[in-house]
Amino acid sequence: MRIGTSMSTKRLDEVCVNEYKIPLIVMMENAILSAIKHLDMDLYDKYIVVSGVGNNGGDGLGIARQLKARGKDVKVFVVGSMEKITPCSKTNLDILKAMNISCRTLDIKGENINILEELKTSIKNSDVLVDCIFGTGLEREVKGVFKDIINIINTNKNLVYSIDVPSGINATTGEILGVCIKADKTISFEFYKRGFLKYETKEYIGDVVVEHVGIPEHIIKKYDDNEYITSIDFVKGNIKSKNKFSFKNNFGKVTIFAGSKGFSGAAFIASEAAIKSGSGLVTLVCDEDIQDIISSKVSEGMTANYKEENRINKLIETSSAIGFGCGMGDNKLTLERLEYVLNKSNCPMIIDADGLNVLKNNINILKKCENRIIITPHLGEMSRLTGKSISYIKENRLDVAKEFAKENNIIVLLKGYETIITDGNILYINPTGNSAMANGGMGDCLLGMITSFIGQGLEIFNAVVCAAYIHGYIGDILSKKLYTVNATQIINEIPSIMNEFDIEINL
Ligand SMILES: NC(=O)C1=CN([C@@H]2O[C@H](COP(=O)(O)OP(=O)(O)OC[C@H]3O[C@@H](n4cnc5c(N)ncnc54)[C@H](OP(=O)(O)O)[C@@H]3O)[C@@H](O)[C@H]2O)[C@H](O)CC1
Ligand SMILES: [K+]
Repeated sequence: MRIGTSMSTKRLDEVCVNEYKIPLIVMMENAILSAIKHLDMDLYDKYIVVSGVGNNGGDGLGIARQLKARGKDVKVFVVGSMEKITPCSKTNLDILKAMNISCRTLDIKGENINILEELKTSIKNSDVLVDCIFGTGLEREVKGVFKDIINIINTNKNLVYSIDVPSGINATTGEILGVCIKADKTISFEFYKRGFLKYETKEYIGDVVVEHVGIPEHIIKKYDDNEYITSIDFVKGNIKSKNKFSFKNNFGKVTIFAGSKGFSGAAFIASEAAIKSGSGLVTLVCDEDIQDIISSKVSEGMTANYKEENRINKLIETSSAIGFGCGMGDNKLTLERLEYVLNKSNCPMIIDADGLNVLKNNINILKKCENRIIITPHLGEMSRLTGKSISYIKENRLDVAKEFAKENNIIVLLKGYETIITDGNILYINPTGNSAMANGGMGDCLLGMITSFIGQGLEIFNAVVCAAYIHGYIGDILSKKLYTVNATQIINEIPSIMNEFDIEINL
């Protein structure tokens, strides 16, 4: 699913109208017809449409007409200055008038008390209110009669369905411009609006569906912002399929540097996740004093310790991907080891946990490894790496991740609710995962999965996107029956879920 801003909508509309000669009223009618599919007409009969005078309002007026045409009871309120009504909204208003559908008008300068009372009563007597006051055209504070109406809708509400965006939100930034409709459902057009990704907007947007307005795919592709929400089809289309002619060399050889005394679990989880994700060969490099414990647990993997220099060099040279950092300790030795592996390797390298901690103030060591480094920080690690506060990163996580990836020529996977994956140009938001997974070992598991997918030969960026998706997808399935979901439970489910996806793509 594409992510877009107010600017993306405006730009696309202009291109469609000016270059492709698609009249705006045609796109508006498409928007109207796609929106009414989500108005639950099989459940409800009484609707109120509250429209502004921009094109979002025009959508509302057309929706009112289509509802009426389907035998529904519809009341329409139009708010705003009639001198400003857009041509498409005017056309839809004229049709309503010609059809004798009554529209109550709230002028911004006039005395509206009676009409506001009427609105309250109508809300009480209706099933659903369709909110079309503002869409992507709202960028400044909501005041006066607009504010009064939104407050009335929020306090007298039954069901509220917002068209394109809940009125009151800045579609690009997610800022609430003074007051905002609290929607039960938002029916948005073409793009999942970037502003909806801001955590604070969740209480306003309700369930979001994204519908098309009939813009040809190649036009959208040409003008989109390279920002997406990962879809299950993207993942199914990218994972490596097993067939009867495959053998272990086809599925990569990966090395994982992880673990230290007291942190053998991290090394175990990362290696086991790589094994279960389908790697042909997995070798764990760890301290000698934990090697035996791990060897006894990771029966399908190999282990090596740091004293075996020749063997380690060979592993680094021949690996198709290297994972580095889980449970290694935030110390000088880890930094030296990181530098050593970075210098000796040529393959993609995924750095997490203590690998990231030692990068703080040393980020320059990544500079010579262009385009093959993936870092997987959580907010705290990102804050240490960038020097920016956690709250700032939270507020601006898309842009912070993008800028950091671009500056350092790396892929950043920024963990959290709706994990971000970006190379500075393309950005994916991961929609899977949940709070039952917020416990130790999850990051180690993800590192193992990413290392494995890259090692198997998936395109690097896509491998990271797929690993994040499948990791959270399994967590979502397990959390339906488990209060907490642990990394080992995720690991155990990886083969069956991968198989499910693989079978579907081979059908
Ligand atoms: N391609 C598509 O996705 C299509 C989407 N459509 C719909 O069109 C809207 C965008 O329509 P637009 O006319 O650009 O903007 P809005 O309707 O959202 O808002 C503009 C009107 O709102 C007034 N306004 C703005 N801010 C305020 C405010 N704070 N207080 C009062 N009034 C405000 C603005 O007045 P100005 O004084 O600023 O001129 C306008 O009157 C999109 O969201 C979709 O719903 C199309 O249907 C088809 C293609
Ligand atoms: K709206």
